[in-house]
Amino acid sequence: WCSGIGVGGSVIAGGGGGQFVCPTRRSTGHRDPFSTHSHHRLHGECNIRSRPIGQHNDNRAAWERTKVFELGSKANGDDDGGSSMINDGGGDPMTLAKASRLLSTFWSMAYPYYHESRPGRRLFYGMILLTLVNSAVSVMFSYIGKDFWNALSSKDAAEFYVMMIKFGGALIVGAPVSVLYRFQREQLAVHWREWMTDRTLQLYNSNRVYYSLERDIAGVSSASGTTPDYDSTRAEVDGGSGVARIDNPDQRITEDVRTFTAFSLQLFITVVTSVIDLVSFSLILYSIQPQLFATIIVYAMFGTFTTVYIGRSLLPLNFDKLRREADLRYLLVRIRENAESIAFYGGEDVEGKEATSRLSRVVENRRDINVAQRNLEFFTTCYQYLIQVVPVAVVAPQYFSGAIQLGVISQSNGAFNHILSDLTVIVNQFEQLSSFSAGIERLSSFFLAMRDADSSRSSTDGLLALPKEMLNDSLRVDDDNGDASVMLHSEDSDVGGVIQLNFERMTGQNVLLRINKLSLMTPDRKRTLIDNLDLTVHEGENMLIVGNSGSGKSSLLRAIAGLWTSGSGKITRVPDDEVYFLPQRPYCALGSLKDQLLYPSTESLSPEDYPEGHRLSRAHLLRESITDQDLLNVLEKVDLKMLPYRFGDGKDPIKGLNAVLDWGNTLSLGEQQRLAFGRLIVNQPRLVILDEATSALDVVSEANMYSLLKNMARKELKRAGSDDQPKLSRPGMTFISVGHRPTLLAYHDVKLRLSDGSYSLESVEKSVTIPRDIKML
Ligand SMILES: Nc1ncnc2c1ncn2[C@@H]1O[C@H](COP(=O)(O)OP(=O)(O)OP(=O)(O)O)[C@@H](O)[C@H]1O
Repeated sequence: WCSGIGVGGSVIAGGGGGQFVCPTRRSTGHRDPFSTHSHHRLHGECNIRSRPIGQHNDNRAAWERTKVFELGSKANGDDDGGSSMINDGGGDPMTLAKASRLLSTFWSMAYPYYHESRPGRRLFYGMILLTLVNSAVSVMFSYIGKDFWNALSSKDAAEFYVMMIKFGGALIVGAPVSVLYRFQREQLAVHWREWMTDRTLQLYNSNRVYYSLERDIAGVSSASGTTPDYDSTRAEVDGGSGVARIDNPDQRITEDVRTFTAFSLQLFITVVTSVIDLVSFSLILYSIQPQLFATIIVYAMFGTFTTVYIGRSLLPLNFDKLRREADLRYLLVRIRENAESIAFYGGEDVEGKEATSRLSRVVENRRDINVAQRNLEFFTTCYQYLIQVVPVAVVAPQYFSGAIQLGVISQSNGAFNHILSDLTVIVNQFEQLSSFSAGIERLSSFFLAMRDADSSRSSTDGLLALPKEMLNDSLRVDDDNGDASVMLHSEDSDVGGVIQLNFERMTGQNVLLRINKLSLMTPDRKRTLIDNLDLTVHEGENMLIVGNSGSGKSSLLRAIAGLWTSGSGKITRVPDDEVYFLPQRPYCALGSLKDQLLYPSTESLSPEDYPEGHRLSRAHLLRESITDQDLLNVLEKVDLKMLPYRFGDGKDPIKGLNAVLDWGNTLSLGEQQRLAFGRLIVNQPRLVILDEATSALDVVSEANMYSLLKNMARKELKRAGSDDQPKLSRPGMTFISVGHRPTLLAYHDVKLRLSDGSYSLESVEKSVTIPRDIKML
């Protein structure tokens, strides 16, 4: 307590020598550069090892200002999953040019929040105010402490008790300020994280950026076992697709964003409080002990340079750390996702071997970090202990000669520590700063790659700027005539080898899809799959695409969907809300059986469901008119009538409809494919594109599903917010299928055959009919 009183606000923040409960540390558990194990994270308790006798509590205050909440300690040595601001980005030495590039990158990622979010600005201003008040409280305690010690050393009992009362009063004011200041800071950190994560998710989901990035991950990971990073200056770009390779986007969206916001805030506070402290305590120190200035400057410079020198090997090690951990985690996720296949193959030994080898890469890195840390700590620990005696030693002769009192020593010691901690932020936070710069690069490379992968954004757009169509809601919105034409890629991009995809309602033309001079290449541009294809699909004219395996059938569908863009030519089709793709692998979303049928529409979708500032990227249709009974009828049509009974209580099918299960691992492949046909009935598109969507069905079920498509009366869906009456229904949906089975021919009118880049288009003879005697084997 006695040492605490001498240093102002720190008595509130920490307590002396571990004797007090440490309110601020209980919830966070941070690295304490002043404890004897400064590089270890202290979890959930005020776990301060015994300090050198007389260690001034101002160190605690300094630590409070420079500590890294929830993350700083993760820069080194922690194993609990943590900060990804440690990863890659290269271990190049920090040059002035690099520092200014980092600063501008940091700004372009941090500024949009404060610019766009009003609550964010309010929280920020509140925090600044509380930071200033908190610093004032700190100075106030410094003066009270001085008088307290003076009263004690001069044995002035009356003055001593007056100071006790003053201290009590200051505590009543200072404690709430200190608590509220930290509370405000955490509130801002949470809000910023929420905003930035939501923005990142929007950018990730817009224009299927997640697909472009994922495709590249797959290629790279399988080839090398590791995942090269993207850097704006040395991008590893996928052979011509123009999209950079990004490892572990999931981790960047969760951990990197969290760390970025929390660390930025912490750094900002450190700088602000350091400047305030520097000014206020410099004045104090100058007024009482000017000669301590010289000592401070020499001491701080010595500490900074030595730490940078000894710790330089930590940078590249930290860059590697998280990637290695992510590689290990990624393998384990893959094993979980493919558990059944691996179990059938009996591949656990191979997977286990790979996991062990990835683990050993992690361990090797951690060992190197431990050694580098140990070397650094030899110095930092001595340095931190010395802080306790250096200022006292400088002024001790004056004290012994009687020129100054004990209170002056206490106050000058406090001021010395304040100023020193301000000047040596880099000493206390060396690893965190280096990690943070790596983290900025890691996050910005992700934003850059997302921007590159998004065809509607240009290279001059801000890193966090939403695509224009999200801002003005122009995409996929009808004009007055019910027609909309949106070009996904600009005209001139055609010259650079990009397929031009246009959306048109084409209501008057009886056309659903038109392909002109399409040449389609694989994303790596190494192979031309289709050359110079011209075709038109009219309403009611069903087309079957056939060809040898690998001839490019699915790839053509990908191009029609807009997923693959390498090549040239033009595809014009009805907009997304009139087309439904059934992929080869059925996808079961998280949620209830009902959600599976409604996918990708949701029961209710409102902007209130999203964080402030979120913009909906697509005009989702609300299926308000569909009742639970309608959905049960749909299940009956696709021969899944029993499903809601099986997964409910056995009596009430509605309960089964709302059952939430891991449907992908529960339903058989054939059941999932029939469920996908159920989605078609619910969504009622004009054009259906099926990629071997009946491959797991027997021929009878296949016949049932196709008959369903042919006979299904199409109702024009009522658009959300529109009072128009539904338009006239038209019999049947038009479908384009890819498949190998001869039985499929009977349901189609035209056959497109692909082979070695060329194609042929022919009508299916009328004589081809569905065999009457289809039986199951
Ligand atoms: N990301 C990719 N990068 C490079 N080549 C690819 C990529 N994806 C697929 N390919 C290649 O493109 C070719 C066409 O693939 P596609 O899936 O269109 O074949 P398909 O005709 O549908 O075959 P199947 O009948 O076996 O399903 C294949 O040779 C495949 O290896």
